[in-house]
Amino acid sequence: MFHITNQFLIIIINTTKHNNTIITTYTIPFFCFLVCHNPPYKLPNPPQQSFEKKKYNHFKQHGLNCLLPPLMPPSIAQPQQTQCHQCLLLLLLLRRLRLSVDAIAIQDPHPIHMAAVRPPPTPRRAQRTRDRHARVRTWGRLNEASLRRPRALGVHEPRLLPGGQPRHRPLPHLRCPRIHGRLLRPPPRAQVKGAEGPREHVGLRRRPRRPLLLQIALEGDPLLRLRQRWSGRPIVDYFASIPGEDFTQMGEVYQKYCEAMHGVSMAIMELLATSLDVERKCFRRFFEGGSSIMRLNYYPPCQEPELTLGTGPHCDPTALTILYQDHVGGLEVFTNQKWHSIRPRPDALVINIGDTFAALSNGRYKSCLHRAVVNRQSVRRSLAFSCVRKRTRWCDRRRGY
Ligand SMILES: O=C(O)CCC(=O)C(=O)O
Ligand SMILES: [Fe+2]
Repeated sequence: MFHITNQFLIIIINTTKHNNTIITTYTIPFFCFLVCHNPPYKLPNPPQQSFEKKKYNHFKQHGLNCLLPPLMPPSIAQPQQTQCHQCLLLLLLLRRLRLSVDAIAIQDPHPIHMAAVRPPPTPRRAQRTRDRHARVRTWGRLNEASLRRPRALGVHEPRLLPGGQPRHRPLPHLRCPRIHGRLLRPPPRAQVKGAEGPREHVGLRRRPRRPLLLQIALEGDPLLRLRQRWSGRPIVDYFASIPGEDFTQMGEVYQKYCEAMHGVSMAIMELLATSLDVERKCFRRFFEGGSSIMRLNYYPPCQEPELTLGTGPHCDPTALTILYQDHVGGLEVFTNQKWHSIRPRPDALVINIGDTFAALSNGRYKSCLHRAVVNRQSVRRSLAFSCVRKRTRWCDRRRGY
């Protein structure tokens, strides 16, 4: 019988670095999603190439074989890392969070079973969590209603009192793109007829297929705000200070990549503004001081791809995503009631409009429903860089994101 267990371990670490002269504090939340997948699922054959082989043996020995190998854009040379970044990263992250790991059961072939145990929350923290959940629930309902009405550019959203009660006061921009993300997706049952696609979407709700991927996301403001406040290369500093000096080179690559993608996304914002007949720099200004998210996706091969999805059908909640996929292929987009594969091209980036931009453009641009599928033979990797709106102090303080 097909049986799956699925556990998420979400790790957020906060770190500060003190410069010699300026004492600054910076926090990059670092999310690590481990999705365990438990059908009989085999490791690929040991690779022939020696560097890969070494890593393979290391992973096998440590049982952490699905963790992320270094993922580099092809145009940038891959640093010669011989140690296992992933084991190290994971353990560092866990230690940093003071999470005690309940169990890491290692099997061959894996999966990893891992349960992270937090100390019981203090009454104050528990209350805060309850408040947050209440707010999010209320938000969901309110947004659902408000999305039915057409809105002008510059979206207004209701403000909530701490207990989750709405205070009907419009705010100048989006507060909660994730919730928008959920609501702006096509209603799952409306499209069930025929194509595989809608069934997939419904399927996601009933969960016949579980996602299989390891994703590490770097989220923060790597480019602008910090450039002024820190050494100017926050991602490098981050890698060097948290996983350690050995990871500086890896950080350099991600730093360069993020900077390049930030430039591309701002240029696209200008084009989008022009196409919408609004002032050319208006979206650039809106997003320029904001955050970016960089996701490194790693999809292991799976012996039963028909039972698994790499990333389930979703619309990105962010404004714009610039995706670079390797040669393997697996990205699919849902249009005309069908899933269409997006053929990978080494010289092309895939640009997705996300829910935030769909809302900002008052629906003139639609966010795109997409997913990533896995295959039997090859590992697949992709890099997704997303633009997120500026965060206000209000958001940071009250909502924690
Ligand atoms: O890996 C892919 O091709 C898609 C990834 C994706 O959709 C995402 O990270 O949001
Ligand atoms: Fe996506």
